[in-house]
Amino acid sequence: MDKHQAEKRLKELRLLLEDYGYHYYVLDTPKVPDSEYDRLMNELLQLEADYPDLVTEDSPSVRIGGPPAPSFKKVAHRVPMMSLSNAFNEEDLRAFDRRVRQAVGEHVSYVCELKFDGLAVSLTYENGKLVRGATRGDGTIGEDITNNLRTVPAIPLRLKQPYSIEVRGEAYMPKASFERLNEAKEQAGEEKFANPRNAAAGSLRQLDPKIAAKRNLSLFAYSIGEVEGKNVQTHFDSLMFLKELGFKVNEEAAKCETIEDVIAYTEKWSERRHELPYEIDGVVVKVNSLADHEKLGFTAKSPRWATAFKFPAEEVLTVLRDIELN
Ligand SMILES: NC(=O)c1c(N)nc(OC2CCCC2)nc1O[C@@H]1CCC[C@@H]1O
Repeated sequence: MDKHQAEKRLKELRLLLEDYGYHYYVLDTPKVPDSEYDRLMNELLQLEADYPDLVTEDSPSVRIGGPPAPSFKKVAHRVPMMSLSNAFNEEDLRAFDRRVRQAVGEHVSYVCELKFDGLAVSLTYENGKLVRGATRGDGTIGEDITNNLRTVPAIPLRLKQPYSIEVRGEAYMPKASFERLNEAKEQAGEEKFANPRNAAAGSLRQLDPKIAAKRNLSLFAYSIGEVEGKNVQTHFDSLMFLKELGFKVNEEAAKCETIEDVIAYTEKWSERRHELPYEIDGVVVKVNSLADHEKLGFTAKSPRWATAFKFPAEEVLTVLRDIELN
């Protein structure tokens, strides 16, 4: 095959692998068998090896990871990545609702999202191309982990529409991947990870993208830091927009018209969290109207328009269950 034919075939392969990867890792609905995906990826890798100058930054081959970085550069977040105030019980949620209604009036509605227990990251796209990925760090300064995040299949290398946008999400390791990783660590006599959050953070905050690529990480997008040329009125519309762009957005995000609905949502998922293939440590409650976000503003650390309802830690529940049983 000559270079011109190779360039044409590489373009075809990139589009095929991008589409198959999107269906497999974002929609969880595989379009082709793994063997077909692997065959096409191997053909792409072979052609890129034969014609190195034809490799592009958004080529699916970056998913397998390039050479290790000597160190992580620091990154300043243009829009700070805030933390969340906590609510531990129904009374705390009602107090949050009262404060919100005092500031913005009685007609306020919420969005509830599962609180994924992973590593908060920021993804920057210019004209639809992923140009930078960073950890949250202290909310103002994070670490540039772009090459590690490029290996996460659920993170689009190219958006479905060419927006310049900064997106926040939680990188996480599914429970099954965590169990398999710790089994392999045990076999190798290596120290195991304590929980999937540490495993995800440990996988992304090490310097070798080839290691990150093997850790079966994923990401749920949950917020827009800033975007050019797009106006959305509500947080729920932001989530739908992120989904349109090709991000994995959690299906359990729900509009809650009243705090009663919010409390019901927290009770439902406190019971059912063990059914999920990923760990959550609570529910994030956000005022839906973005105009109300403006009115409510921020404290020094966190938005007044959101709070995190925390589930009691699992081990506490286990002890309580033991006491009840004995
Ligand atoms: N962990 C999560 O699932 C989650 C979420 N679903 N939604 C948000 O919304 C941001 C936007 C405004 C302030 C918090 N944050 C989340 O996690 C954050 C990352 C850093 C502190 C919180 O854990």
